[in-house]
Amino acid sequence: MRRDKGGENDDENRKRHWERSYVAFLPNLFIDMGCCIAQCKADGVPGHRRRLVMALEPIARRGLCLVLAAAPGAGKTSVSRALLATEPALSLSISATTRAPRPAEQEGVHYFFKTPEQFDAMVTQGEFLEHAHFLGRAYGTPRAAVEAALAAGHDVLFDIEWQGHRQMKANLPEDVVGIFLLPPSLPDLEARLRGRGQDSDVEIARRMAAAREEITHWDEFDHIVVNRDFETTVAAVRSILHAARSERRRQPGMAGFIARLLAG
Ligand SMILES: Nc1ncnc2c1ncn2[C@@H]1O[C@H](COP(=O)(O)OP(=O)(O)OP(=O)(O)O)[C@@H](O)[C@H]1O
Ligand SMILES: Nc1nc2c(ncn2[C@@H]2O[C@H](COP(=O)(O)O)[C@@H](O)[C@H]2O)c(=O)[nH]1
Repeated sequence: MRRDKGGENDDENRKRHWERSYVAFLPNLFIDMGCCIAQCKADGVPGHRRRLVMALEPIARRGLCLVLAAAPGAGKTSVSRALLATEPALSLSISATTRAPRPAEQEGVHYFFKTPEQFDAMVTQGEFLEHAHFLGRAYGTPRAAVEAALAAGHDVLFDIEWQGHRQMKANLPEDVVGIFLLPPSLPDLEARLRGRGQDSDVEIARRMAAAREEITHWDEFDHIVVNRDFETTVAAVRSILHAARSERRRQPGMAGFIARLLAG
């Protein structure tokens, strides 16, 4: 079951979000650039060295939301972990859920575990960027950490299902890059769920049914990757991230860099 946010507020939310983000990082960018150049001049740094400092100056960019969705068991968690291990500028959004912790899952590391009452209170207080029900449990993305990361130019990775991706795209259309992972086949998917050894037969049957439903939403995503060979999949996801980072619209500091570049 899906619980949507008020649709008519989406435009206003988006506008406010962008305004807040830019207002937050633009002054810092100009202060940093100004201090750097002024310090070079004050120190009598020769022109060519000053230009080197300017070239090394990071170019301001806005962070992006890399959403990794898939049928349960297709490999979101494993691929996310592998990507995070090699991408220091990428952080994982920690969701809240009413699901019980699995063995070895830790509060605040894998999820924020909530009672249904606590979760509903967070919904009422507008604390979620998106939230949805999956197999009878509630899942949601806390808003504050994501907004702060994006404004600071950091990328955030989301391991969420299709309803969450759809809401994220509605709320942050400029920021979301959606990837859908597919298993090579349904028997492979079931074998992966069983091989993981974390779910009962009943839970596996429920996840296989949910998988069929999830897969019907494949065409809502920007990128589709079939997770056959694990390393190839991680490489494909990494390439998508790197390409998205270099998109012109995500680099608002590029105009300043070009101006400095052409100024010699
Ligand atoms: N390319 C692959 N080849 C073989 N096994 C894989 C591959 N990718 C992931 N797996 C394995 O499949 C199992 C399920 O993967 P994972 O837990 O990452 O899926 P998930 O999409 O996060 O599932 P869920 O949504 O149910 O939490 C794990 O045991 C994982 O090691
Ligand atoms: N819409 C959201 N979906 C989420 C979120 N966090 C996780 N999920 C998805 O739920 C299912 C089940 O997860 P599991 O940990 O119980 O296996 C899976 O598809 C996750 O991607 C969220 O914040 N929002």
